[in-house]
Amino acid sequence: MQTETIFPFVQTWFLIPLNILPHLFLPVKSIVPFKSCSGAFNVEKFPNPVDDLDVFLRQNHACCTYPVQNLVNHSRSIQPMAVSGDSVLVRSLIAKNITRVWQRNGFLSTKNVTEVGFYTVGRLEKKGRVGVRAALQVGSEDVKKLEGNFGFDVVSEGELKEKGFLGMRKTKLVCTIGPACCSVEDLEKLAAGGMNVARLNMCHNAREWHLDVIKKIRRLNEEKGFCVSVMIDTEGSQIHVVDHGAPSTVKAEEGSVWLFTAEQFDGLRPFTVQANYEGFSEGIEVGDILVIDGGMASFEVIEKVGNALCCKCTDPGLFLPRAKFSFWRDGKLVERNYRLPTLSPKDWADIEFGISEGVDFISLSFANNADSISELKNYLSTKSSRCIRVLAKIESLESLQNLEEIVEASDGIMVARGDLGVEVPLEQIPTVQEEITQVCRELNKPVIVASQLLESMVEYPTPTRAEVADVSEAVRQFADALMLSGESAIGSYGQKALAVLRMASSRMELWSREENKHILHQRQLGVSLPDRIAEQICNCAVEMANNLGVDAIFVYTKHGHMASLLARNSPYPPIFAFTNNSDTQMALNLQWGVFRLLVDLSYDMEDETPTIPNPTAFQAIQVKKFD
Ligand SMILES: Nc1ncnc2c1ncn2[C@@H]1O[C@H](COP(=O)(O)OP(=O)(O)O)[C@@H](O)[C@H]1O
Ligand SMILES: C=C(OP(=O)(O)O)C(=O)O
Repeated sequence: MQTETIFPFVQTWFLIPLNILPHLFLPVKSIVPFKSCSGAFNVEKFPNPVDDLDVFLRQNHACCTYPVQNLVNHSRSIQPMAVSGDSVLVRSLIAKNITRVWQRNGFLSTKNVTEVGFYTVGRLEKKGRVGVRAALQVGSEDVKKLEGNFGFDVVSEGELKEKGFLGMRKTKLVCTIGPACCSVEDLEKLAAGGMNVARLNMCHNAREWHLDVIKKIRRLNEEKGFCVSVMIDTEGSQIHVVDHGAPSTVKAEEGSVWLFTAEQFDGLRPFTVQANYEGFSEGIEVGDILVIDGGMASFEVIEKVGNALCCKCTDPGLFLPRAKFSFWRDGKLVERNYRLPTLSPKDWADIEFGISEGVDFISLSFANNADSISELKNYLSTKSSRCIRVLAKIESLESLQNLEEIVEASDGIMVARGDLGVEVPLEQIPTVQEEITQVCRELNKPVIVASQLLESMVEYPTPTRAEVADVSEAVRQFADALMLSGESAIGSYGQKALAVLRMASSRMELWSREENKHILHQRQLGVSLPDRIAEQICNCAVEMANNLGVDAIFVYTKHGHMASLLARNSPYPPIFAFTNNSDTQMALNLQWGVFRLLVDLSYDMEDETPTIPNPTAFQAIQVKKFD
């Protein structure tokens, strides 16, 4: 048993049918001292408890809504869900036996509450019923005492204090870590600047280097109160330039003739480009157009010499290290199945590394179908006791064709616009991004919009206006997260770039809220009744929270599912997700609008009364752990 320190003033029980747990949320109305709602509500006296409870709540400045599920036997058993109005801080109630709830807890009354803080919940279970109890934290002084207990990270806490509930940024931020930001000092600045997830691209640098970064991040989390998750990104199997005949970036001039070959040789050969895969020219014909990196430069194939291609530059431009190829015929991509495995032996070794270092996410490059994701997820479930989330990178035409199955199989998606732009005409990228984001929203998976968001900031201290517009559009589409690549990894202005993302996303979130969008009509995902109920509860909760202008939604979640069902409705207030699972805590770092807090949980139904040695001070409540 573990005792947690929490609050005195409010404590209530919510008794709910077992089958709808862990589906519970608590919407909160803010601040101010709340009125005492004394008086008992006796079910026996009311012919229709559901309606009468509603009246009761309204009379007491609370209001009530009902999830759609079976209101079995109205005379004794009701399942309403209530949220407070002006003067009652919170009312969330789903009761199996209303008399008992009332007798035991009554309505809450309190005198000295002047500031809102958090509820914490302990889930209690006995004899087929499950209860949740909540206690209110008050006063900014008490926030300090929360830190250790709840794992509420310093950045979210600072944001809450500075901007209040509604000012908290919902869009999560991912930074690619590279040589420009790998010192402890730089990582700390990024963490303090709002980095939620640190991405390590295993294409670059040695494993020891990555390990060093992971250790630094873990230390910052432990010692400085951050909560930054770690993601490794696999290299994947992709056809690209190994060497382009010059020491670094090289310019291809119009009319110059180049040989593209898979032949391996030492040293540099001018005008000779070495590809990493010998089948790179299979199916390619004279007259086809070879495009470098989605348009950096173009060549026409003028001759085939065995596997090699002799090409004339038709559109001059730059060759960067590891540039990618695509071939086009009559304005269309020449689709080829290279039959390269999604995960190369190096990728598997990197995954082993990720498992042993306890990373939170693995993003899978060139995840072209659901099988590769399932394979990795199965592997992880046998190899790791932790729940490492697998993200699929959508970066090829094939992955777009299999989008829904990939989204369904994965724990999240990255719109990898860099590589996507190699196979998809650039003018289609905006609509493709919107489509992917929408599918993710519908299927309830977090989505990261990545690459070139603030590309000019690799070199310059301010972004272009167009870049800010691009970032804002991703936020408007309710992308869960935005990602910096070279801007943080190799740029001189990584922290500034992060600040631009932070400000642009906060601004656009506010604008979207003012725009007062209607709740999206979410696709129903659940098949079983409890799953469908859970979805409906979340949809209703968000609608209710928005309509009532509450400050926060509290959700009680073990695996993050309920939090994500709320998040996909993009509520105006932030979602505070209480979980007892540290993997869930770290995974929620990619979930739009969710702020996670770690709590202990209890099954003990009788353990309902907190010890309140001094009701005016910060108090304690006992919360027992789950088994
Ligand atoms: N760990 C690293 N070590 C060295 N350079 C890195 C590292 N990670 C990223 N970079 C640099 O930052 C750039 C952007 O990184 P990334 O987002 O991984 O995109 P990509 O590899 O597709 O270019 C890379 O081109 C590379 O130059
Ligand atoms: C994020 C991407 O992947 P990578 O950085 O691995 O090329 C991308 O292609 O946009």
